Amino acid sequence: MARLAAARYGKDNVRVYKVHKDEATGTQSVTEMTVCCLLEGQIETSYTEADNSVVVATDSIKNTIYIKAKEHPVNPPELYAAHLGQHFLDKYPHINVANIKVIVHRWTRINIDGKPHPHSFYRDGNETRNVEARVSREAGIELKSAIQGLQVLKSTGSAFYGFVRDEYTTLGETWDRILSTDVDATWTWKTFPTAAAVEQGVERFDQAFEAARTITLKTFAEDESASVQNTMYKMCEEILEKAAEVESVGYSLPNKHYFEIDLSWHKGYKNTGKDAEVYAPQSGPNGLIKCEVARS
Ligand SMILES: O=c1[nH]c(=O)c2[nH]c(=O)[nH]c2[nH]1
Repeated sequence: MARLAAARYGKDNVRVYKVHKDEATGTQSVTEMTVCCLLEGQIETSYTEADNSVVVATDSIKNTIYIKAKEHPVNPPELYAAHLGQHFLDKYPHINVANIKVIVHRWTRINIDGKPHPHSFYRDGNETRNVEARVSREAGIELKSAIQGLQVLKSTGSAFYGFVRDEYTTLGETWDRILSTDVDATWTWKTFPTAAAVEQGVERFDQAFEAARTITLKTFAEDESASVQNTMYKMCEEILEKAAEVESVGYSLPNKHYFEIDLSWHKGYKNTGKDAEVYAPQSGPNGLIKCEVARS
């Protein structure tokens, strides 16, 4: 005998663009997002008995993503995700949970001759601002906000020594190395009872995003890093300090290695230790260091 242990369905990779036209100043602002919306509820019979009467078509889910982007602000993405998720619970009594993921892509305003251009933008990196909302009848609105794909490198100010040395160890200790990673930082909010509660004090989301981004970059740059582990922990601590309604902060950081190259075979060139200038960036394998820090 088999049974349906878990099920969710919906539309993924829905690309949405929204423009805000400020008629008074003639300035336009744009947001581009990729949205995923997966529903849970009393939908078992669609899987087990070919009963489509419980299925809100994924095509209709896609349409709803557009309609809610028209009806509501899409900024901050936490608010849009909450409204979108809440809609499915309000509209369909047999749907109990809406899982929404919003990925916001960067369009940064172009400066021309030192002045912000009213309607032209450029992609200044693949970094995204992400939100995952789980909107449920039972538990309210659980929100996770994130920065993903922020690529950083420091050419000094990072060490790694004192680690376990045994018969498996070949890595040398270093007091000066290159440190590079793609930042994936996630902060989890206290649970909100309704979309209206998300809307109240909505500035908290942009403030937390700016704080998380600034703290990540500042700590990365300024910390005399003893390890990826220790530097990321400092970032988490500081974000928790700045964002009162955030319950926990986590990072997942690849350690993107840059290997020294011994060039002494060529005319005795010195290119290791303090003389290292030319390195070999590695595609893999890479370290992967993760943590989640909560309030004690
Ligand atoms: O910051 C680091 N943490 C590690 O756990 C580790 N392991 C390793 O080989 N290099 C590094 N660097």
